[in-house]
Amino acid sequence: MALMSVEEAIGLVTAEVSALGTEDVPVAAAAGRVLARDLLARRTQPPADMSAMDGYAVRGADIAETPARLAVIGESAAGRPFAGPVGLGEAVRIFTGAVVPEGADTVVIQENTARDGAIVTTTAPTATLRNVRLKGCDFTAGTPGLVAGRRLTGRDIMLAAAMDHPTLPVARRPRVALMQTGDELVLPGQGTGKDSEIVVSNAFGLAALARRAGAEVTDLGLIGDDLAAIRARVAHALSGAFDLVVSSGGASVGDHDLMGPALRAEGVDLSVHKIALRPGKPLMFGSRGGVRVLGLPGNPVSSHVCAMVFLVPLVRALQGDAAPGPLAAPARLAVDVPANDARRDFMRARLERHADGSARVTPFASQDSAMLSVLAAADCLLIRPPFAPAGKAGDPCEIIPFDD
Ligand SMILES: Nc1nc2c(c(=O)[nH]1)N[C@H]1C(S)=C(S)[C@@H](COP(=O)(O)OP(=O)(O)OC[C@H]3O[C@@H](n4cnc5c(N)ncnc54)[C@H](O)[C@@H]3O)O[C@H]1N2
Ligand code: MOO
Repeated sequence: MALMSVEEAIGLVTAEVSALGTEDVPVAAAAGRVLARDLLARRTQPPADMSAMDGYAVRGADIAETPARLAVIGESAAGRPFAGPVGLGEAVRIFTGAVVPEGADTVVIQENTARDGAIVTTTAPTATLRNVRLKGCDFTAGTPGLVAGRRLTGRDIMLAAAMDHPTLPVARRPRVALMQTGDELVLPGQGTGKDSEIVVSNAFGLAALARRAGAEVTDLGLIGDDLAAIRARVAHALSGAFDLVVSSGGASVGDHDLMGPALRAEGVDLSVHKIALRPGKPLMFGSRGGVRVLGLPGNPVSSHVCAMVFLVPLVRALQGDAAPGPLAAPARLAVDVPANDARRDFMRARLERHADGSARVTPFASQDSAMLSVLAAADCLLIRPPFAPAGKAGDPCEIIPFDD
């Protein structure tokens, strides 16, 4: 079987994928969710010309000369505006966030004034319009503040709230089911101490990645290498309660690699690929009805790297995310690296800040696809493209940072 490129495989997995549906959530709960519709401002901000400082609201022309003596005729505080206009030779005591009264166009900060009873005298010049936030300088009613497909940050929901949205329309969370196969697998703390046992790890990482990408995750547990048992669990996973079924293990070509046969037997239109990627060559992808199925390799590091490359973008695409990733970032090599072969390499690596400010990346000496101690110690994946020539320390490169 010819190797499929990583780009082609990502295209295959995310092709014709769109958001599953929309729900309204309180703005306070919307960070991390994907915005389903463009969000228009429901008000103008600031709603009027507002003072940016504590001081005196004046007519700029009145204070062209310093000192200028003005009669203080009232006060404008945040939430308690001054009712009347400011006339020639007059000033209004004003505080930060207060409406600038009609007639005034400038705020003199109190540090640049001297107050004597009802008279205020300027002690330094202030340019006209200084210290005033003009009406609508942030946003105006009816203009789009946030665009559909955006994964909302804490900063975005601040803007949404200020635009007067108590709830936000977001993509519903994809419901993801996880399955792990292998006769050797036992849950943490539940082994009998036999050397042939392996304590499961994959689903913990897959669940963490999928949840961070916005999914609602259900772990359907361990399944032995038994076709009937795998088929029964697959049938349950495909029964309509989930949008995406993710398996780990049994994806390769061994006699006990039964996930593919079980998925096919349950009517999944499945394609099995060898991807030009390391770690994690075997990958299965298919669907039955509206339910998608992603079969990841069993080796723990491979399952995690493949999840970063395929599962996370798929979960994001299922929410209409305009940038489903995976998103690479620029860095520089901290050490020399050898030429690469045909498989795109995602090397477990560590980042350090170089004296010149650039991020310098060092791959770990061991890149075994079963070594979780190395995966946990890494803080990024160094991407080595297919057939990349040998690289020298200082050469530009690309990484995918771990953001969890
Ligand atoms: N003749 C060939 N053999 C293999 C090939 C190949 O192309 N030809 N590919 C290798 C590659 S690459 C990988 S990756 C593995 C993937 O195989 P499977 O997806 O079938 O995975 P398993 O055989 O079930 O398990 C592999 C390994 O990982 C451990 N494992 C499995 N599930 C879990 C889990 N949930 N938590 C922790 N560890 C798990 C399992 O015990 C095995 O040690 O195939 C190669 N072979
Ligand atoms: O997919 Mo494998 O990770 O090269 O062991």
